[in-house]
Amino acid sequence: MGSLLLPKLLVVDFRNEKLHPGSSSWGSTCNDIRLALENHGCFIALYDGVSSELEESVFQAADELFDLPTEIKMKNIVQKPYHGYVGQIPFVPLHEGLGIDYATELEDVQNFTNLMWPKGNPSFSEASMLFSRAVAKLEHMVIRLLFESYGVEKHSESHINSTTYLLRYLKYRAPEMNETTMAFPSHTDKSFLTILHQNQVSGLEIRSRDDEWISVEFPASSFVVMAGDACKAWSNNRVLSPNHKVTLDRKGKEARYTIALFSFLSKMVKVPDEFVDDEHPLQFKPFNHLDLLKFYDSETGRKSQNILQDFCGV
Ligand SMILES: O=C(O)CCC(=O)C(=O)O
Ligand SMILES: [Fe+2]
Repeated sequence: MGSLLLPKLLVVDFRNEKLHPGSSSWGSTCNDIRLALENHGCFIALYDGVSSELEESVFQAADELFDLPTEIKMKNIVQKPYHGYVGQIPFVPLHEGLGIDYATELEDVQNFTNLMWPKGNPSFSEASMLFSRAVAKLEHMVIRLLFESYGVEKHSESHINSTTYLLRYLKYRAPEMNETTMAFPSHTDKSFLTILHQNQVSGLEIRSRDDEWISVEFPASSFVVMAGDACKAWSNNRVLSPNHKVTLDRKGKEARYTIALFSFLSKMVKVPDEFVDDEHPLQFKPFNHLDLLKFYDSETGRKSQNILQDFCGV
């Protein structure tokens, strides 16, 4: 059995490399993943491509990063919107985040590390890059499964070859008495896919198609795979890019850490011809992925209630 349907979110077992094209569970998992992404916009992946040692190193790396003085962290300035340092925001007081663009590339990771630690921090670079590469492998597998499920597998290799990865270290400190428990406001991701890994502190909630908020409990060594707006557009509106938010427990004492890998396309995001017919007219024009982020960063984009429709709707 490759997957089982829990009452709320689908859990897919990617462990032991059991799941590969041609394996007995591949076909059924294709189907399950498509349904999960269409119905909830996300599922939980059990994945052992990140060893327990690497997991420990990456959370250690997160601790070291957030312990740096704010003025150092603020040097994480990236031209692309929402890629660099976020923090010190009065209405989101619990949250802080930093981002490494092209996180599967050694040189880009080292540049980030040298900015934060001018004397170097090789263990930080190594943990960040190995984690990004391992999670990117999971992303590739999800892309292959999803594309095959829609019968567009011929596009999966060129898609994977045009994907870049943003690694974000995210921290939510425990709320103090009388402080808000809203740690990250409701939003949809602008990525193609997002893969989240958290420490032992839960808090992620996802809004289902029928507007029910689902609290996500990640089992140990699990990852949440979530569709972003670019995937929704690519699928001609079949996949849901769910609204989600982070709410912390008022009584919680520990900080929540999330390590998130966001995938972006360096080629145009375009609905495959296979998705368009008389019953399913084209809903979105092809677009440059970075332009979607820029639009979201504009006043019109931020106010939009339906960002894809307003940005690239036919
Ligand atoms: O911390 C989390 O679980 C969610 C983070 C998130 O939604 C984001 O960074 O876009
Ligand atoms: Fe998000």
